[in-house]
Parts: sequence; C-alpha cells; structure tokens
Amino acid sequence: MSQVCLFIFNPISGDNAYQKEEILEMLELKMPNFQTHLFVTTGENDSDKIKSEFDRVSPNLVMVGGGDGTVKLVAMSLKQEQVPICIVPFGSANGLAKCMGIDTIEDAWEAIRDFHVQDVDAIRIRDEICLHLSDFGFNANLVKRFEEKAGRGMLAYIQSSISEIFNAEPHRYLLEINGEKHEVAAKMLVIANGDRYGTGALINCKGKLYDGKFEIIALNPESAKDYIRMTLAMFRGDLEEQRDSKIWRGDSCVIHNLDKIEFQIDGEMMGKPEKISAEIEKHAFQFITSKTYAACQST
Ligand SMILES: Nc1ncnc2c1ncn2[C@@H]1O[C@H](COP(=O)(O)OP(=O)(O)OP(=O)(O)O)[C@@H](O)[C@H]1O
Repeated sequence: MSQVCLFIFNPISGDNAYQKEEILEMLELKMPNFQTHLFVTTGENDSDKIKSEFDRVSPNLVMVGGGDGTVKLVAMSLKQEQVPICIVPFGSANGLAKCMGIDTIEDAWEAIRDFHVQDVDAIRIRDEICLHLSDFGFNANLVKRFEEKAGRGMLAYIQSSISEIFNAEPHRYLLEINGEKHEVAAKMLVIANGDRYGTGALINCKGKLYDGKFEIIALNPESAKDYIRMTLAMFRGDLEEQRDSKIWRGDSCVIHNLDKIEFQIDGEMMGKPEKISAEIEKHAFQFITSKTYAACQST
C-alpha cells in the first residue's frame, strides 16, 4: 500500500448525513489501495490545521468531503502544494463538484478509480480565490433560493422567486475588461469560473475551468416572462443567446460597484466592496474530475 490519501471531512456540511465511523468504513471499502488519514474540520483555525496535517502525512491525494465552502478552504490552505484534490459532494449544493461531473458520492469513488487529473484555474479576487462562481447583489439570494427550492421542483422555484425578481432593481456597475469600459445595469452580475449551479442550471455554458479565462455575465430580466424564459434557458444551456443577458470573457477585469451592492465569492458573503479586481490564475490547482467530464471537454 504505497498511496497515501488525506480525507478532509466537514461534519456540518449538507444535511450532515455521515458519521466519522461511516466515512472510515467507506474509505476502507472504496479505496483499498490507499492508506487513508481522516481529518475532521472544526470551523476554527482549520486552514492551519489542514496544512499541518498535510505536512505530517505527505499525501498523494487529498479528498474533500464537504460543500463548496470546504473545497475553497482546503484549496486555499494547500495552494502551494502540487497535490490532486477530489471532491466528495457532501455539501448541500456542491456546485463546483457538479462542474467537474461529480454529482454523487458514487461519482467520486469512480473518479478515484479512473484518476483523471485536470488542471483547474482559479480567479484571484482581493485576497480570496474563486473556483466556482462569485456575484453581486440579487444573485446571492437567487442562488440560495435556487439551491434550496430546486429539489422541490422548478415550478415552485420560479413561483417563489418571481416576487423577489420584481422587487430587485437593476444595479449599476462599471466594468473594465480587455482594455474597454462598459457601463452595465444588471440584476445579476456574475464572475464565473465554473459553468453551472448545484442544480445543474447553466449560467456559463461555454465556460471551461481550465482555459485561462473567466466570464462576466450580466442578467437583466425585466418582466416575469423574461425571467421564466431566462431560467428555462439556463436549463437548456442557451443563456448566451437571450437578449437580456450579456457576457464578456477575459483573464482580468475591474468592476466598480457603483451602487455598493453585496458581493459573494463561492457562497461566502464579502460585504459591499466599492471596487474589485479579478485576475485568472491559470492551472492553479489540480482536481480529479469524472470520466464523463474529461470526455466532454476533449470533444
Ligand atoms: N465542525 C465545524 N463546525 C462548524 N462549522 C464548520 C465545521 N467545519 C467546517 N465548518 C464551516 O463550514 C463551512 C463550509 O461549509 P460548506 O460550504 O462546505 O457546506 P454547505 O454549505 O453544506 O455546502 P454547499 O456550499 O455545497 O452548499 C465553512 O464556513 C467552515 O468554516
């Protein structure tokens, strides 16, 4: 047994369905070729503890049993290490795992068997990194509702969100990208590395996690009809073709948040910054992705 795996488990992520003992049993069964070490996060000073545990066990593979927040925590803690990371989607939404074709826990075990390592970009925003999706304003609420309601069906989601979209005003942004300035009015302004939300809704259908670019997507639906059309387009994967969506692609940008709207990175609220700059870090991390993901990216 020459391979060493460090499994980082967040016991509060998602619906908290697993106990430590069950994880250990699963690891023994699913990863017989690995000597595995389990590290359980506490919510306090985890970053330093993860780094120390990494140095202590020197793993060839790091697995993250948690949601997007846990993945971000682990990735930032191990940024200097060249180690493949595999997500085991224990979170409630697991948006990033789904961007990598890992929809279920079973997909994660299969990905480990295939061991397809993919270089993945990160977007540096201030002192943070964004691996999945960041956004200003209304979208923070929308994503939350989307992910909470989708399990109960698309119709329930659309109905419950309609009042919110009508109350939301478009906000003003000044976007500097590719040497040009654009004044933008939008109800949602998203900075996207990944292509989809945890529900599978495609916000950034042409986005690739490894192409050295990110996308800025401005959505400004005005009527209920626009909103429903846009939501359905996210499921069909043709949002780019809708008249009330705009998309820019680049490797760096500055966004002036003229109306001082809330900003979130990978599901974590970041206050109301006046201005942010975002820059791609090409191939900053290595992730284990599913075979399906690898196959579709190569076609
Ligand atoms: N033992 C713990 N007790 C309390 N909080 C914890 C503990 N371990 C980690 N955390 C916190 O959990 C958060 C990350 O949760 P995560 O986003 O992975 O789960 P989730 O919200 O269920 O998933 P998703 O992002 O997919 O919806 C971080 O803020 C981290 O500090």
